[in-house]
Amino acid sequence: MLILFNPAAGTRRRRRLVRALAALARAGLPAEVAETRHPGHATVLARAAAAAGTPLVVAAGGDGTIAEVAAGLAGGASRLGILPFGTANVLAWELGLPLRPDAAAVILAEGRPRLLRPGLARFADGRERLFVQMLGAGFDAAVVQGLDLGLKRRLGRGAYVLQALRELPRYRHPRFLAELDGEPVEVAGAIVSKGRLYAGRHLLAPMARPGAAGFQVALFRRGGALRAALYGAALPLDLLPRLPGVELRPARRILLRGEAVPAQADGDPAGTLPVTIEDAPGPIAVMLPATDRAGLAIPPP
Ligand SMILES: Nc1ncnc2c1ncn2[C@@H]1O[C@H](COP(=O)(O)OP(=O)(O)OP(=O)(O)O)[C@@H](O)[C@H]1O
Repeated sequence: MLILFNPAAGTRRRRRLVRALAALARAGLPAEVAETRHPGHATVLARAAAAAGTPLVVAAGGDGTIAEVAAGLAGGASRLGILPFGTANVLAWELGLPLRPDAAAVILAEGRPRLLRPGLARFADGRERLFVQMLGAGFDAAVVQGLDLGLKRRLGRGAYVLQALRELPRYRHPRFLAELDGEPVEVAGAIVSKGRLYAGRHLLAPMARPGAAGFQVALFRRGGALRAALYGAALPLDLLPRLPGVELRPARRILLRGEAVPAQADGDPAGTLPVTIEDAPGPIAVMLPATDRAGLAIPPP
């Protein structure tokens, strides 16, 4: 087993790593640890580990780290493990993974592989980016892009709230086009989601399933600071999907296009529109608790 540890993710991550390693040692599972040195490094390390036949490659970090490791494992036989040491850890909540490091380590030792279906975003400049939970365009991406990493490290999820308040008066809420399987809709924001949850464990897309093909797309038909504030207040109450002006639609292929509209993928900055989103070419086997609550398929033997 190789653990790819992102030293820039989440808070108290080194303490969490020590606890996870101790739990793995107790379970009799030897683990090698490699630290990521820069964004994208986890993909390079994971690809090399998969090529060398490492059976389990573990992302120790948040959703961004998991996505990078998954990108490196795509198409290979290695399984993905998760030690959720990030800030929001949306995928861990989605999949019912424990956040306690020792409990998460036990899943690596005793869990079962299940098939996760990531999304793949293709940008106009040729960049491709795999994502495991969601890709957002509009106000939420402006918040992610403006976030100071030091602040995120100190305040954790509170940093997103603070940054949203800063962004409210200055973001211009440009409208853009979301084409869902060829059908255009004008929106002020869109979140293309693989899972039900958003920004931690808050409900965004109740019909989404991370093991299924396709996406649920949350469309924000109207923009403006007041409306963005209302959506932000509704999110922790799990009321966002029910608010007027918020529509949820299923789609397999999504094109988002507009002028200077920011994008974020799995909570990390992802440039600007246009972007085309489809399922990644193949599923990835991820280690989950033996009693999987997310309903993911079992990989073929
Ligand atoms: N050594 C490094 N220095 C700076 N950034 C790094 C380093 N290694 C990886 N990264 C980048 O850090 C980004 C943030 O990590 P990640 O998303 O895992 O943590 P997080 O944002 O704290 O958690 P979450 O996404 O769950 O809120 C990753 O997208 C990755 O590209």
